[in-house]
Amino acid sequence: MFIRKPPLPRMLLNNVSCMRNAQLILRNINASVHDGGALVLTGANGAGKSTFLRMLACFSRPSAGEILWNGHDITKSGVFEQYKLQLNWLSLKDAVKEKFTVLDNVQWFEVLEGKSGKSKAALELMGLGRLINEKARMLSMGQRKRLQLARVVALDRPIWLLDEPSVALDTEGVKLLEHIIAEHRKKGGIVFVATHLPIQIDDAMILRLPERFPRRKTMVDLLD
Ligand SMILES: Nc1ncnc2c1ncn2[C@@H]1O[C@H](COP(=O)(O)OP(=O)(O)OP(=O)(O)O)[C@@H](O)[C@H]1O
Repeated sequence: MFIRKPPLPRMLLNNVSCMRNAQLILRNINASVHDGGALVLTGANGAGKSTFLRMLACFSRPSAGEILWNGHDITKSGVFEQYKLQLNWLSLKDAVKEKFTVLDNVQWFEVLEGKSGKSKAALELMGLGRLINEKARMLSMGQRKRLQLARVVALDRPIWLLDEPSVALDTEGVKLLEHIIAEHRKKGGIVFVATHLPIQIDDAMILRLPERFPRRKTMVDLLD
């Protein structure tokens, strides 16, 4: 009988550990994500959620284990360059240029990528259509986050790495975020999200990172 081999996961983390400043932050992480998949990282402050995403973004290297993309180690030359082109990175540092208009702030990323034509629609989708010609310094925190998300949509790369994407968003903003994630996954895109806040992502794998510095018991705990 012919038995078909299961497809390789697009992303595979194989016993990955990560050190920062001589401290072990992540230990023996295993995860696999196929096209259309989502992995949500949760855990206490300092548990290593951003470190996990930074490693996927190749800003830090695993100290042990390997991260495979299409079966290839992402840190290897030749793979690294290809893999980086798959990524869309959203972090708390928003890289918004205050003197540029809202539209320029998205188009500028498109130009760097050699793309064009999706910025306006992405900003409209994120509810910023009215503000495209305003200077970005006029934006509120939540509007800046929407601008960042518009960049992610406009660039349309396959693997999204989202660090606290819902911080500062209102209820409608969170709904939009959930919508763009769902649409991205329908097209086969992959999403990694680090978050403290509740977010609705259907069939997402949840990885709760253990607390690194369990807090001491306080009077409140003892009274419970
Ligand atoms: N630039 C850095 N250099 C060295 N160590 C760092 C650096 N940034 C963070 N760390 C260490 O890595 C640990 C994990 O930090 P990380 O930012 O990944 O946690 P997190 O789970 O994202 O936290 P939070 O919920 O507060 O955002 C922290 O406890 C800190 O000690």
